[in-house]
Amino acid sequence: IDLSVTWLGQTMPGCLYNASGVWCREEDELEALHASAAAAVITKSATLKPRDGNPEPRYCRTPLGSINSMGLPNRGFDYYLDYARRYRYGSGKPLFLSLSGLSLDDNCAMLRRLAEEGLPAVPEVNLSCPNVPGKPQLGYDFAATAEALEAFDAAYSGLYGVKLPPYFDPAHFAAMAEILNRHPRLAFVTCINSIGNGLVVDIDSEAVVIKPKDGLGGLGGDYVLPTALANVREFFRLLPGKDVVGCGGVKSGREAFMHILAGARAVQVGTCLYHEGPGAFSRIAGELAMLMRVKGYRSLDAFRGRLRTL
Ligand SMILES: CC(C)(C)CCc1c(C(=O)O)[nH]c(=O)[nH]c1=O
Repeated sequence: IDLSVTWLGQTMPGCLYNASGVWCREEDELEALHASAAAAVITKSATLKPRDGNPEPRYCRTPLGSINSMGLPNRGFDYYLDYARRYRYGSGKPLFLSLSGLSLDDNCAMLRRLAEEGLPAVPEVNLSCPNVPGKPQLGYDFAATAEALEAFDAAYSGLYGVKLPPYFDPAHFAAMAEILNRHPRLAFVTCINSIGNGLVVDIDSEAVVIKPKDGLGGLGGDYVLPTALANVREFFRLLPGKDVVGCGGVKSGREAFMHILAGARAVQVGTCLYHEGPGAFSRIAGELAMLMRVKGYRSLDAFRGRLRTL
């Protein structure tokens, strides 16, 4: 059973890695991911300067997944760039740097700095990054997204990707695809980020469960699987020549299989990794391999994007 994935001009040994934000803020976490069965590593979204993030509690696990309003706590771009300078690319496990600047200028400054270094690390720009206060997140502001991608192309001459928020309307899928397809070096999109601004209520305390934003936070886990699969499948269809990375609701080989069937080139694990730790990757990979064996598939190419309609 071959779980390897060839994309971005390289072959990684498997198809599973972490979702940005989970188990990846500190160097020891990143090293634990690299030492695990994860096939790649992505860093916590970086801002130009370090950030403490929001007051706690800012993450909460629920029976169906998670809610978070972390507020972009991270060590700052230089910390992750330094890690990228020392990373062992020879392992065959790609390193992705997630960027979530607080402004378009910050994102472009980080992209330019990364380009100057000439490192193999690949940027994944987080389009859920904050926009002008009072306006929706960048990924929900199509004009701002179009402008940003033009600036990213000017700032960075290599291949890059974007992390997309979930979309829920066919017109939005079409509008985003039309913009994304203007950018040949935009090599991949990662679908999806958490479903924004959910509210989890604790009926015993009759209170919200996280402190920031009066309890509003991004949802992950079982809550988001159908939306994640829809975004993967729609962008797989709408972005010919680009790769789609699946993210959302993966907790076993079953959901990983679904994402790949929907078109995912590779698959990220978030909420499940937060609670199980890096051992999740060998478990999920084993379950995926077993599923493929039972179904008679010897590689991911044998079923990627082959989701049947009725
Ligand atoms: C939500 C933002 C703080 C604007 C970006 C960082 C981020 C966070 C976070 O740091 O709160 N959580 C998520 O689930 N997704 C994200 O992209």
